[in-house]
Amino acid sequence: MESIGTFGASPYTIRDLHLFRDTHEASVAAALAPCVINRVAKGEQLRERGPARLYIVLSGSLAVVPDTKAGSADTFGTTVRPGESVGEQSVLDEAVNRETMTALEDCELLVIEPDLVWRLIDQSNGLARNLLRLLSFRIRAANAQLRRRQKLGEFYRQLSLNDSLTGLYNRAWLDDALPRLIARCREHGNPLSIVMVDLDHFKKLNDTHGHVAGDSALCAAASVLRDALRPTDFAVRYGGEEMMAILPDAGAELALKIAERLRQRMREAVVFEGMRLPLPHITGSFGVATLAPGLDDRALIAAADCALYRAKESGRDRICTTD
Ligand SMILES: Nc1nc2c(ncn2[C@@H]2O[C@H](COP(=O)(O)OP(=O)(O)OP(=O)(O)O)[C@@H](O)[C@H]2O)c(=O)[nH]1
Repeated sequence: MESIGTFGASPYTIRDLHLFRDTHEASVAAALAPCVINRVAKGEQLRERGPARLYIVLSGSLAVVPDTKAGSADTFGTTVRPGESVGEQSVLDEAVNRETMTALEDCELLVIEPDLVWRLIDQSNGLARNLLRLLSFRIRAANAQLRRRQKLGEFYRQLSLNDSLTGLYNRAWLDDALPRLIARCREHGNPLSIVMVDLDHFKKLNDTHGHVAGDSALCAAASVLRDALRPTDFAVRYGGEEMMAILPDAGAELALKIAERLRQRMREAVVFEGMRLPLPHITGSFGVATLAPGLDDRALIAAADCALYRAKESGRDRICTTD
């Protein structure tokens, strides 16, 4: 960066500077006349030393990236073009300007020291109004960006908690949610049951009809769970062909009824491979466990798994409970 003269000796006029629109040109021009103009080569970074200063781009353009360490909402930054300014906020709150400013092409920058900015604000209502408008615009833009990021963050959070094939909740969701659901039921003295489901002879289905057909069968089983449960229940893909229904407020008797409903509907589900021929019907084996004193989420799952194992052992397409 090199100094190439002053504003007063340059061909630029007050009308070229957005911040000074509708101000008293002659007095502003006189005040800005001694201000230095710096030339910044393409790719060069501006480094602030000492108190923050106001820069106005006279020619070229500047990429401004906020301080990412400060948790700024806008890490992509903005491009500052001729007539536009940068650094006004740091001047106003007397903070060090931590933005990274890089010349996107050869630039000429007008540098205004903070003392002069304050003096001009005192003198000119027009400048104060323009500054307020600019800051208000920046706040709105930052808020809009923040909202976009929050939405995006929520979208990715949802994505990370759902199984991409079936759309059911995944294991990560379960690990987080089940302990909390258990705690809530305990707090209110309500029961909670889980039903573990494992599709029968699924390897054979895959081997005979292919993995695409296997995937369709998994989606059909997931739909059975989703459609048969109450809105307050949860359906989870626990692992490969293993799924789980979480039934808050359901005791052992009700859970058994729900498991029976799921078993029936699983048998009735029609699986299509790519909308062509229907595949053989699927069945599932079910293990039901109900929360008991001293059981945590892991122990509850282990109990349901144990019951499921017995359902498999005793012939599949059936339900076993923990007792
Ligand atoms: N198509 C498909 N297959 C999967 C997926 N995840 C797991 N599998 C398959 O599921 C099959 C599970 O096989 P096994 O654990 O032997 O169980 P099974 O054949 O269902 O036998 P039983 O459970 O004893 O009735 C394996 O062949 C896995 O490859 C998946 O996302 N898509």
